[in-house]
Amino acid sequence: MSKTILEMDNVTIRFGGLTAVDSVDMKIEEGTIRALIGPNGAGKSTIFNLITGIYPPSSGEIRFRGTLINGYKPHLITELGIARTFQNIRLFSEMTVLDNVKIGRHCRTKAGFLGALLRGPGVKAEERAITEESMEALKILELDHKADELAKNLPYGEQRRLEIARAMASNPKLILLDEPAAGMNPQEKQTLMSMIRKIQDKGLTIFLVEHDMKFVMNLSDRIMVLDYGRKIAAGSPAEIKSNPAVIAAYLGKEVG
Ligand SMILES: Nc1ncnc2c1ncn2[C@@H]1O[C@H](COP(=O)(O)OP(=O)(O)OP(=O)(O)O)[C@@H](O)[C@H]1O
Repeated sequence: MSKTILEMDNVTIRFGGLTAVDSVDMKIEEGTIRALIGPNGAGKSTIFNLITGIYPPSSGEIRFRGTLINGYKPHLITELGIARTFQNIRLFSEMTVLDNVKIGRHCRTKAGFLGALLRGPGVKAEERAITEESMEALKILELDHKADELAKNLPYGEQRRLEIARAMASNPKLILLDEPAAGMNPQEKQTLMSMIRKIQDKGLTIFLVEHDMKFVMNLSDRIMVLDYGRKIAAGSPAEIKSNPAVIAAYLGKEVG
């Protein structure tokens, strides 16, 4: 039987008078690819912010592998095994590709980020392990041959992949990707899709927000649709494509 990795139960968040996420229920099964779609302002990024501890929900429960994580601080949630990328690129452009990934890895080490900067004597063995694991993450995203280049010198599509490698380096069980294909050309999207499948093959669960319907329909096992903070549909790509509420939310535009 499939195991639930992430569960939202009746989750609501209000910002003043605005209910950005309204009574949302969701279950994601381990090892699957789930997409979250919806028009602009539907509450998609807010759901990611709730799961990663940026905001506590106003009400409802969020469980990760059975643990109630409501109100946990973001670094604790990372330690539990949830990593994310952001809509806009957040790389250290003057640092190397490898160092950008190592920063993602340090959040799980005893020495931590400060220790890594100070490079105390006890840090060396840990540092070596971090380099190896970071190179593994780069390999999955096919960026290992660019480890020593400065991040700013990578083409756009590779910079976005580097962000995923950095998220992978914290050794997550669940990875949240916020518009991973945004700004990519069709070839870059195709490459990204095969890499996300490779990440899934490693046993990870993927939850992504994406506006590119073709990308979402091709990649996802299941899709949840939000509109004005409410879940209006959930199902397989085929079910979502033909769902009247979804078509209406997209103002009659063809979905997929
Ligand atoms: N910190 C905040 N304070 C006040 N309102 C917020 C805050 N964060 C989000 N909102 C509001 O909540 C609603 C949902 O925003 P959110 O960014 O989650 O939408 P989205 O579906 O990710 O949109 P997009 O596709 O444009 O990124 C919007 O009306 C937004 O203005």
